[in-house]
Amino acid sequence: MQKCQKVGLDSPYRLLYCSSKGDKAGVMHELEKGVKPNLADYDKRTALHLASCEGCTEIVDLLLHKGADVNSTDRWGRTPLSDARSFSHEAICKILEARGGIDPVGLDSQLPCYEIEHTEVNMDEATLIGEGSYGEIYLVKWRGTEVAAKTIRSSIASNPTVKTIFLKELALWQKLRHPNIVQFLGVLRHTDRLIFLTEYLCNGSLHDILKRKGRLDLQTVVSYALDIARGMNYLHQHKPRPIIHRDLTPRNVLQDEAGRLKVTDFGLSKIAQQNDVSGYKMTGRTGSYRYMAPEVYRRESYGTSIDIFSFALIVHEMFLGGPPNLAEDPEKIADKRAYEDSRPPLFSYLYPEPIRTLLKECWHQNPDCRPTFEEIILQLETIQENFQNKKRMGTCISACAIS
Ligand SMILES: Nc1ncnc2c1ncn2[C@@H]1O[C@H](COP(=O)(O)OP(=O)(O)OP(=O)(O)O)[C@@H](O)[C@H]1O
Repeated sequence: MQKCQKVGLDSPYRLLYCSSKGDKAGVMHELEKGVKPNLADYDKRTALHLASCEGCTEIVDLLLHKGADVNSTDRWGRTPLSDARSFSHEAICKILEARGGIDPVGLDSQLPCYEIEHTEVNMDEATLIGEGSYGEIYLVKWRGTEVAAKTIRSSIASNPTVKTIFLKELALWQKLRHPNIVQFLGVLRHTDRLIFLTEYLCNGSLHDILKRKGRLDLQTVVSYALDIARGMNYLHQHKPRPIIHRDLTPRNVLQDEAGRLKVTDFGLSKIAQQNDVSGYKMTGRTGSYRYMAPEVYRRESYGTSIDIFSFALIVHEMFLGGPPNLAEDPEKIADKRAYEDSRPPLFSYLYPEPIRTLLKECWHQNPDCRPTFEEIILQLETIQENFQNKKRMGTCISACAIS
């Protein structure tokens, strides 16, 4: 709670006072005067902490919009989300979570990441297999097994706040186990770099597959879509709270030796948001614009259904063999989707009727009208069954014709 009751008109701490009292005009006035949104008192409590614990939703929105750090920690290690949860301000919790807010002392507190001695992996013998926005990916040997080592750029890992959030995300990832989720193995210890290991998927990403093969047939698309939907359904049904991927793209879907698809890198885009707030610029974000839900582009609050929107675009792309409007600027595409309700074409010769209906539901402008992954799985299973029945019938008819 705010301690200084009498705050002079000229004191910069007036921002804290106004925030705790829900005085929006006062907060605006202070920010316009040039008071920094992350100003903190001697307990390292910021305006966002105070507004969150007092339930001042509008002030929380305003401060975040003006660049307040969603995960600033006070002297006791509490974030604004810790405060909002303590006082059961549900609406504020949702806003903070949507902006990547974490609660290190409450629901999000968990076991630290499983650590692997850096001497167990010889990075000098690593083979480069890819590069993403966070750093490079190498194929390495760990305990006799080929695994993927993800290195995080030092420009990201050297920021202590970002590093803490990264390790939190990894600690959450290590608890997940599902056949359609890439398995996290551990983080390397005693190295000045941030490197973590995951299982290695030898066929690369869905993006690579589409580049190699082009258009996929209905049976393959439905089987791949089911793999992705099952992995995503597991994340969305995570307890106590769903895990939102936030960056579901063909690059974040990998294929194993048996041909099964697995989802990777969920939640890590929170770090990209964190970086935006603290002034870092991530590369590669443009790639994600192609799959971005309208509400994310418009910077509105959002939920699990943003992943359903991205999923629909991935399924669309599998039938087409690559993204539509490849030459168009991805940000422009996202803009048109958000403000003009534009969607990719659904040619009847490429997209069977039940798929067209499913895609239209999944990329609906209104997030509440989109189905859940559980519902999508049921629809895809029906499509798969009908397709297999038709195929069986076809085989039977041609066998009868021959005999
Ligand atoms: N576990 C893995 N096994 C095999 N290949 C991988 C693995 N992880 C990543 N890759 C390869 O490395 C590439 C880059 O991966 P990474 O996840 O860093 O970046 P990205 O998904 O392309 O972009 P972003 O970081 O913006 O999500 C992938 O497209 C894939 O080809």
